[in-house]
Amino acid sequence: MEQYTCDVLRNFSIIAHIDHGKSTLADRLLELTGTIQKKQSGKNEQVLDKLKVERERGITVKAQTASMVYKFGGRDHMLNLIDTPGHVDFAWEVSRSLAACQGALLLVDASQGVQAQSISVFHNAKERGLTIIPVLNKIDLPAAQPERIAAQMQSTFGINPDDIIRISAKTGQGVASVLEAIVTRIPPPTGSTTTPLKAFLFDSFYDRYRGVISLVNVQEGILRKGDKIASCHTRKKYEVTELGIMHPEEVPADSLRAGQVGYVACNMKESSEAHIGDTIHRVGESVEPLPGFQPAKAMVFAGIFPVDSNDFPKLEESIKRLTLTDRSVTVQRESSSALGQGCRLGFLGTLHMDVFRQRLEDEYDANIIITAPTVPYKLIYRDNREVFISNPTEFPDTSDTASKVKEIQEPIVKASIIVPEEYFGDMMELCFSHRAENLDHRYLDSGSATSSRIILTCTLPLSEIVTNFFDQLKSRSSGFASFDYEDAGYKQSDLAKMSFLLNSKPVDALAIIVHRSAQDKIAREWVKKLHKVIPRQLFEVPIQAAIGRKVLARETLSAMRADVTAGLYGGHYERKMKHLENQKEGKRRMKKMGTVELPQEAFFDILSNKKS
Ligand SMILES: Nc1nc2c(ncn2[C@@H]2O[C@H](COP(=O)(O)OP(=O)(O)OP(=O)(O)O)[C@@H](O)[C@H]2O)c(=O)[nH]1
Repeated sequence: MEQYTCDVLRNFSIIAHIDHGKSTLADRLLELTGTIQKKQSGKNEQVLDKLKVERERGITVKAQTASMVYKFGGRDHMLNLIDTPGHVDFAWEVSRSLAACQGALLLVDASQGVQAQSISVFHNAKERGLTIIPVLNKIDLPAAQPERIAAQMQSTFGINPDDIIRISAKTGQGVASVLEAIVTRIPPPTGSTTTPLKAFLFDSFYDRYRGVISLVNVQEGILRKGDKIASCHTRKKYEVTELGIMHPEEVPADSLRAGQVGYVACNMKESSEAHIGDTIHRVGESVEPLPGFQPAKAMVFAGIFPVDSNDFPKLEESIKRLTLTDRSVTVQRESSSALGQGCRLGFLGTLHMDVFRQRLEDEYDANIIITAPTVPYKLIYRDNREVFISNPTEFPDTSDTASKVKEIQEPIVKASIIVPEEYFGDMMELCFSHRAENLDHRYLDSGSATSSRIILTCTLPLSEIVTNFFDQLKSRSSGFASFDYEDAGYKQSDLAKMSFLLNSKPVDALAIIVHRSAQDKIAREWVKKLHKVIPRQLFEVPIQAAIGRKVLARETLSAMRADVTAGLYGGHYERKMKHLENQKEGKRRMKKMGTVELPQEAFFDILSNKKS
């Protein structure tokens, strides 16, 4: 590692809109530098997408890092690639990876052009003062329009079209120039090996045997095996048991020097100890911490319950294990009279939630019911106390003045949507139906012969986009619209808790928070859905939706006949017994909601329906 002094190091990321080819380009770079073998099968198996769900869904979830050696100008250079995830839920991971880089490859699909996230990642990198290398990918596609998209990049980002490298990450065409540009255009890191150690922790992962492995960028000094180190944030002390580079698997080394990027194992037990943005220093040396980051903020919450309530201990253990590898999930125990014991989990967004659920099911074989997602609402009380509520069951009845709630606020996001002109009307409608405000738009590439694209910006309540906004956006634009959003704080809102009652008893797991303007519609829709899903009982059951004491909608479930053996007259004793036995078995799986009995599966149906 000693030969790799700052002047031959380059730390960079690939930033792009989802699916524009980051992982494919990363694979080509690793192949071209001989870091990994070229695949014989010709299959595009992305090396950096390690998780099974990532492969299945074709999206990168967790940032991965790899070092490669590239000979240029007669000298070996070490290029450290920090792969970034592509979905908007993981914007936080993108931003933390960028802090360890001096440059970024801005990858744009030559057939799709600049998309919503191309813009946000560009600004993110620009704000951090990174050198940006513009790259047009997929020029092999028949639908590629490199000239037009280059002009678009010029008008959107102020990039000189001559600086844009045109490649096909799939065929490898032009990729060699990318390697050269990394060395010639991106400045090397600065930092001295003689100053006290200062390492920036930008990511971590969990290893079953070695505990938490941190990924660091040594900014000053030298980090060696056996060093006693400490965290500026937690003040905890550790001893380095192993360190090295990601190549792309871990390759042990004796030291990591100023400018270098690598992994450190130091008997850290819990992921929560590896604080992203933390500064690591040597015990006994005091250093000024590097500017850190806000910890990830959970924005979408949902309850997770086992379908069979006896499975709760197993479920809790699986969740615990999974959060060891994904620290951005927050966990709290929750119990519901309808669903029993469970956990309330907080996620960065709905995709994050989906990925977590799928991992629970795939890797831990969990059979679960997940409640409708909720965002964290802010309640301001008359004594100016502020309380965040992310579970509808805890939401007070604000129509009751005794609740002492002065104001309710909800999280707002600033959204941008890029869409071909012909879908503009549909998009406006979609935004308005989701309570959009401050709508604005402009043309992205005016004056072109083919149809123009429009960038539409607005503010939207986060709660409106955590359900089916994204699916509707895609279907109403035939898949052409791209969407990105950023946090825009909190805003006062007219919200209320809607409860659903079966035979006059509220079912806690079904409560939701609604905006008053949509309350009647939602109430009617939901009692109808419940009416369809809930099995008939021995007596008539009213199904009601209510806010406070006011019932907004009602359906009635008619009674069914009581005696299952009624039809079996005659002497068939065995048949009779079998029916009674079946009924008993059915009852065992029933949940009693007041006087109403519900199979746990009904919740599964209702709640998976609720999202649609
Ligand atoms: N024709 C063509 N297809 C490409 C090229 N580069 C990538 N692709 C394809 O585009 C799709 C997306 O590529 P990925 O590399 O997974 O994209 P990504 O940006 O890493 O995606 P996320 O990690 O989900 O953000 C895959 O099906 C690739 O095979 C290219 O140069 N030409």
